[in-house]
Amino acid sequence: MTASLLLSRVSRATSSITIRRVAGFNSLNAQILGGSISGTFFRERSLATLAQGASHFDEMVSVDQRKYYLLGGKGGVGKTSCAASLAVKFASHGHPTIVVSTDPAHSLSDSFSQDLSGGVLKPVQGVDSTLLALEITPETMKEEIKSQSGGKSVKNMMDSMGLGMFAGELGDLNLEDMLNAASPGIDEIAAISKVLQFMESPEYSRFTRIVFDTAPTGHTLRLLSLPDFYDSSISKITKLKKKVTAAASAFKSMFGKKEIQQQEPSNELDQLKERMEKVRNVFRDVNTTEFVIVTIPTVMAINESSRLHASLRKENVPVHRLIVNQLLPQSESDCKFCSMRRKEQTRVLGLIQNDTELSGLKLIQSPLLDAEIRGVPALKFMGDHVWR
Ligand SMILES: Nc1ncnc2c1ncn2[C@@H]1O[C@H](COP(=O)(O)OP(=O)(O)OP(=O)(O)O)[C@@H](O)[C@H]1O
Repeated sequence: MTASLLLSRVSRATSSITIRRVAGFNSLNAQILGGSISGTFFRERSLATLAQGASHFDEMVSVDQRKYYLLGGKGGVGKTSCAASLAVKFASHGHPTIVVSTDPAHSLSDSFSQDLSGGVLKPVQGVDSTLLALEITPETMKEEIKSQSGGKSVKNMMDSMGLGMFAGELGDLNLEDMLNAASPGIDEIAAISKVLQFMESPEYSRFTRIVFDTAPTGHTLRLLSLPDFYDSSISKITKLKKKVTAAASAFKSMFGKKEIQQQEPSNELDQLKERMEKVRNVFRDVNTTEFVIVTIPTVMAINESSRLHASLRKENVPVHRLIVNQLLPQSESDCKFCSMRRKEQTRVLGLIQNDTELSGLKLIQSPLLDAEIRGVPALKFMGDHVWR
C-alpha cells in the first residue's frame, strides 16, 4: 500500500485502532489512530538499507550545561518538525527546554497543534516535562523597546549615548516612527534581543536546552551575521566620535579656547558592543552551540545545503549533523513512481557523500512518514526515529 493511499484512507477513517503494517514499517497514522506512539516505525530491514542514519542523540543529551541547537535549511524541508521533535525529546530526557521560532512565517503552533502565538513563552501542552515555546514577533519586541525607552525621541537617545552632535542631522525623528517603518532586519534584531534575554536573565537560567526553528536559509544567515555587523558599526561610530571630538578640540584651541577633554566612548556603546560580542561568540562556540542542517533528497535542496554549510563555515558556526528528511521507506510492493523516486534519492545520497561541504557531517536519515506531523504524539513518534 502506498503512503498516499494510506493517507487517503486515514482522512476517511475516524476511530480505527488497527495498526496497519505496511510492507516493512509501522505507520504513524496507525500509531496515532491506535492511541499508541511507542511502536517502531521502520522495521530492521528498512533501517539496514538506510545506513548510518543515527543522530548520536546520547551525545546531544548527555551534557548538563546549557546548549543551543539551531535547525535550518531550505523552505519546507521539515525544519519545524525536526526542531519541535528535538525539543520534545530533550524535555522528555529531563532537560528544561525552550523551543523558539525565528521564522516570521511561524509554524510552531501548527506543528504542535496548539496556539503558541503571541510573542510570549507558552508552556507546551501534552508534554509531561518542562517545555516552553515562543514564536518571536517583531511587534512584541517593538512594544518592549517602546516601553523601555519611555517614548524617547532619537535625539534624546543619541544625547544619552554621547552622540548629540549628530542628532541635529536626524531632526526630531521619533523612535516610534523608526520602529514602525518597514525595516529590513527587524526580525533578526528581535531574535537577537531574545537570545540575549535567554543568556542574561536569571529567569531563563534553568533551561538547559534552547532549540531554534530558524527561517529559510538567507534570513538565517543574516541573523547569524547581524551581531558582527552591529559590532563593526559600533566600532565605526566610536572611532568617528573620537575623531570628531579631537577635531573640535583642535579647532577650539586654535582660537584660544580651553581644550576639550578627549572623551572615552560612551558606556552605552561599550555595553551594546559587549552584548553583541556575547551573542556572536555564543553562535560560534563549539561547546554551547550546534547548527543542524535539514534537507530533503533532491538535487536542489542538497545544493542549497552545501552553500549553507559553506556560509556557516565561513562564519565559524559549528555544524556537525545533516538531516536528510522525507526519505521514502523501503517497500516490497513498489509502484513505478516509488521505485523511480527511490532510485533518485539513492543517487542524491551519493551526491552528499561526494560533496566536499557535506560529506564530513553526520548523516541523519529521517523517513517520510505517512501522515502530516502535527501534535505532540506525532512529534514524539518522529523524534524517536530521527533523534536516536
Ligand atoms: N518526515 C516527514 N514525513 C511526513 N511529513 C513531513 C515530514 N517532515 C515534514 N513533514 C511535513 O511537511 C510539512 C512542512 O514541514 P515543516 O513545517 O516542518 O517544514 P519547514 O522546513 O519548517 O517549513 P517552512 O520553511 O515553511 O517553515 C509539514 O506539513 C510537515 O508535517
